[in-house]
Amino acid sequence: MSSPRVHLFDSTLRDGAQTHGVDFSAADKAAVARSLDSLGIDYIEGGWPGANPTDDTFFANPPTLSRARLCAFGMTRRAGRSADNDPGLRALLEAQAPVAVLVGKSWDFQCKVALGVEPDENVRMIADSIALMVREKGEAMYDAEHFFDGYKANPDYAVSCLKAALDAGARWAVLCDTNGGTLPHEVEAITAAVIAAGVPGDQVAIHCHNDTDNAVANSLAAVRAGARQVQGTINGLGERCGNANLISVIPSLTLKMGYDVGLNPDGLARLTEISRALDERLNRAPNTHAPYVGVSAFAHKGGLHVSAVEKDPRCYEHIDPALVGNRRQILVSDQAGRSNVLSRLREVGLEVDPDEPKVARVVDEVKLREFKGYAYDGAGASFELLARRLLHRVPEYFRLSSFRVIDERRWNAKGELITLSEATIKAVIGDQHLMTVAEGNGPVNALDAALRKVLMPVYPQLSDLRLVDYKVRILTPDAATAAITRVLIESADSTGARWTTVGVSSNVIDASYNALHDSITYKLFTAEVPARDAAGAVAAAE
Ligand SMILES: CC(=O)SCCNC(=O)CCNC(=O)[C@H](O)C(C)(C)COP(=O)(O)OP(=O)(O)OC[C@H]1O[C@@H](n2cnc3c(N)ncnc32)[C@H](O)[C@@H]1OP(=O)(O)O
Ligand SMILES: CC(=O)C(=O)O
Repeated sequence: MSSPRVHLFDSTLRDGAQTHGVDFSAADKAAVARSLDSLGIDYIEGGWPGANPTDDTFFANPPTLSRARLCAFGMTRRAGRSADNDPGLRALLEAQAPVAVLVGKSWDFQCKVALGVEPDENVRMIADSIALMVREKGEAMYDAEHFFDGYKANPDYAVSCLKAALDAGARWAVLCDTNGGTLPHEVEAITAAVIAAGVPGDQVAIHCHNDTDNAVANSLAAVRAGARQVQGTINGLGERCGNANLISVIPSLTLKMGYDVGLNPDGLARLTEISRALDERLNRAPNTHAPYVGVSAFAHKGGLHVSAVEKDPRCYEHIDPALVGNRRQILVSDQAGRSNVLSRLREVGLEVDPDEPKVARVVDEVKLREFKGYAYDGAGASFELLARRLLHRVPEYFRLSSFRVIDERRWNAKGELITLSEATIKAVIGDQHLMTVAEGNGPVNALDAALRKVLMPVYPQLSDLRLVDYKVRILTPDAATAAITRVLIESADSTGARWTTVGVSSNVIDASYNALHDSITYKLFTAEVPARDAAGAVAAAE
């Protein structure tokens, strides 16, 4: 028997554009629409033609979609006008989109307060506007705004709005939890009651907002009650707290509830990629704890968990991460046991006999250092260097004799107040003692510049090393300026590799140096560069 079909409606480009801090260009909209189409989404709501120049530009020349139906959003006609003479509806008719989505009131209180019209006139506004869109475009849906609040206040009126839209030819009646305050058991009961009142389930859609953190649960509850279209956005973008996150809705509907959502064969396995690509486009840091697709969604930290996951991942994973394009990660920290360490070492290609006594030393050393302030679950490169040093060896590419950093705040020749830093480094490479000085716009920048200046002639492999992120955390805030400081540095190079290192000290520059030292060592070690002397020859010890 084939699985029941639930249609997917994506509103990333319409309700998602109402997200605080999100601003799509017309080109962004076209690119996002294409990627949603490649996933196999049924409907893509592109925006509101007539509302702003971006949406007008988008709908004047929309991308060609292979499968999805492009929807243009608008509102029912204004009171006192005919649908044919309504400028808002005219803009929708002119938009290059085969489907119109019209928002209209379904709560009598909103008719009186927000629109200032009698409830009966609102029903006529819905019917006239939908009829026009069906006649001119072929397909229309009615977004029943505030449906659940309206149903609680006056169920007959709320249902009469849905029926007016369907009688006028709407393909879907969309039950909107506009204020996002409805809970899953209420959504399920009200959706079931609507269907029992004669609205066919295969014409009922659900549109939930996340104001009680239940938008996904509410969407699933409506499907349980018989709704056959789910609306949402990628990563839960949307007005206020956002909309139902389709990235969570889709695998829950397919993998847990057995519905067919019509995705292309590789669609499910592309969810992680699609989610992260949208964040990248919007310049937002991905939510590492996002269900299904977050970096931490299948990251195991507790020693008991890792020990069992090594035996069978089902012990602590609700699905195989690969099904949604994600992957498992084993973290090492003070919550770790031998299993975490062995697994992480295997991941970096270091096969160690499980009975090797040095493994226990690695576990103990990690726990001791984490007690002092290190954090290895976010600094995989520093962990790898630590473990390799304890188990085997890592070349000493250079030795620091000393560094000195001075800051100067002064007025420059243009009369501007500037602060410059200057770092002096004395290092030993092979048996040569070298010294260099470099300036930077801050002490760590100057230190980094001086280190590269002294090392690059001997290790040209460092030329593409970039520091891409720098985080400082004060670990003992009570000690004020004498606090312990943890620095995390994320580095990258031209191969696309990224790695994170950690340094800890009571002095922020010293902590930064430690993290920088690990970053440089990791880069040279993973590039299999041998330690050299200052003349560039491979050092004798190597
Ligand atoms: C629940 C939702 O998310 S609905 C989508 C919300 N999204 C947006 O509002 C984003 C795009 N919106 C816009 O660019 C603008 O609001 C526009 C262009 C649509 C309208 O702008 P304006 O004409 O300046 O009106 P404004 O936004 O101030 O007020 C909305 C008007 O629409 C009326 N209105 C609201 N809903 C409806 C409806 N369903 N049917 C008819 N009229 C409606 C309001 O009563 C109000 O009328 P008033 O000005 O006579 O009081
Ligand atoms: C239409 C819509 O976005 C809402 O009612 O929430």
